[in-house]
Amino acid sequence: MAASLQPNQRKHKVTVVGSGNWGTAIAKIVSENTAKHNTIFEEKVEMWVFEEKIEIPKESPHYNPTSPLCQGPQNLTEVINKTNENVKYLPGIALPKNLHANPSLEDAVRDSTILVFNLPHQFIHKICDQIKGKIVPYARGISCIKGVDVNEEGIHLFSETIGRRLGIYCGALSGANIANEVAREKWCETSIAYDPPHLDSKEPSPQQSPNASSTDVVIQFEHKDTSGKLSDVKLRPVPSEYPPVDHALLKVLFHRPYFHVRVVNDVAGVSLGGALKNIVALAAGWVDGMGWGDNAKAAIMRVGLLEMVKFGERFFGATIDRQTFTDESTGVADLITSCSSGRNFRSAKHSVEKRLPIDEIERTELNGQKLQGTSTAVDVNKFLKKQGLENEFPLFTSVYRILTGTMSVESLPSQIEQ
Ligand SMILES: NC(=O)C1=CN([C@@H]2O[C@H](COP(=O)(O)OP(=O)(O)OC[C@H]3O[C@@H](n4cnc5c(N)ncnc54)[C@H](O)[C@@H]3O)[C@@H](O)[C@H]2O)C=CC1
Ligand SMILES: O=C(CO)COP(=O)(O)O
Repeated sequence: MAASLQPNQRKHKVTVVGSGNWGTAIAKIVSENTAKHNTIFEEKVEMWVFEEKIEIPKESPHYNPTSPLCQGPQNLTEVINKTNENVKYLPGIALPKNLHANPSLEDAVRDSTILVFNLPHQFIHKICDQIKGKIVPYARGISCIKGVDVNEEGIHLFSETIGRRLGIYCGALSGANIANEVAREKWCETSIAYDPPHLDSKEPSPQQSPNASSTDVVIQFEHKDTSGKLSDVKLRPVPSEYPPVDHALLKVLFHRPYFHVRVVNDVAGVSLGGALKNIVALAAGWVDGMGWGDNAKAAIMRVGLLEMVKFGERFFGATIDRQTFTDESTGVADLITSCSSGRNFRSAKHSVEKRLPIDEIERTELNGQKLQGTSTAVDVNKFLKKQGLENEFPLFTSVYRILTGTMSVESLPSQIEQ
């Protein structure tokens, strides 16, 4: 165990905010590790669940017509806590007993020093509003969300949005990680990016205000939005009674024999790899649905990867490392797995095969799971349009146009050759 991971007086409490397909799979991983490393972490992990009523399906091994749990619709949290399974979003996977499903967001995050955000990106603003001021001020976050946050001011990573809204530092986790495979403990890799300002150094770093006290350090996020605006966030150091939250600690929290973690500093690269590949996966699904074969899909992936790197360098150039896209699990590896069997890929493929809008496929085939590629394509297009740069990203632009019905899948090859 690394020197920095000697047990300290206080243990970190971990909460996973979100309990969908990936949210539950990550909560399983984290709970396995808090149980194993219970001198560093509190064993019990809270998982916030967006409460809904569900009926245990008849084909589930938990179905028993005489059980009170099977007498009509039940709260999802109760079903998870009683069966140790998320029968709706991650069926067939036994969850650790130290994982507690909690319908109260405020209660789930209370006193947590490590917050793992893992929910569809469209819900994150509301979640942040709900927990602002209700978390410990020195908490640290990890965002597993794949998407980008576009508003009038410009474009942001969700780790930045979370950090700014909650006044905490937030890193990112992203990789070639189809949740159902990870949950079945099939080996894979992932990338975690974590690069907080050095709060413990005596000299303030260039981003820190020289007048800040050690318990009330003012940092500025390095990424400027397109209007050049930087945000001030009061960031508190993690008290010394806790083991420091650093690369080594994050590896202990997330690494499993079947889930291999590499921790890097490039938060923008890791986040954008996960967000932008979802746009490309839609195009790959359409092409596959047309029956055009693997060569065509490979062409989409090639052009898509180039646009992903170009987008990163153009708008996050100050911090991004282009090698992240090729050397880490985020980027090209995630692109390959997502264009092979991801939900965005499959739904786009089915929409062509069944001649149905992709929203309808999402509604009828995903049992409440959410596509991230469709809204990311719209968000990215909104941003590119504002910059007058749609033509420089022909694949991203084509995906948006196909989604909005102003372009056909048939014209994809000619459009991306331009
Ligand atoms: N599923 C996967 O294989 C992977 C997903 N991701 C990313 O992880 C993030 C989370 O995805 P999943 O866990 O798969 O989610 P999911 O696609 O399973 O989404 C459903 C979740 O949204 C919740 N929800 C529905 N309405 C809500 C509301 N109004 N407010 C808050 N929550 C609501 C549901 O309760 C459920 O937990 C996404 O950004 C996704 O791109 C990343 C890697 C793999
Ligand atoms: O991000 C993923 C795999 O790494 C999953 O992608 P989908 O959301 O398209 O299933």
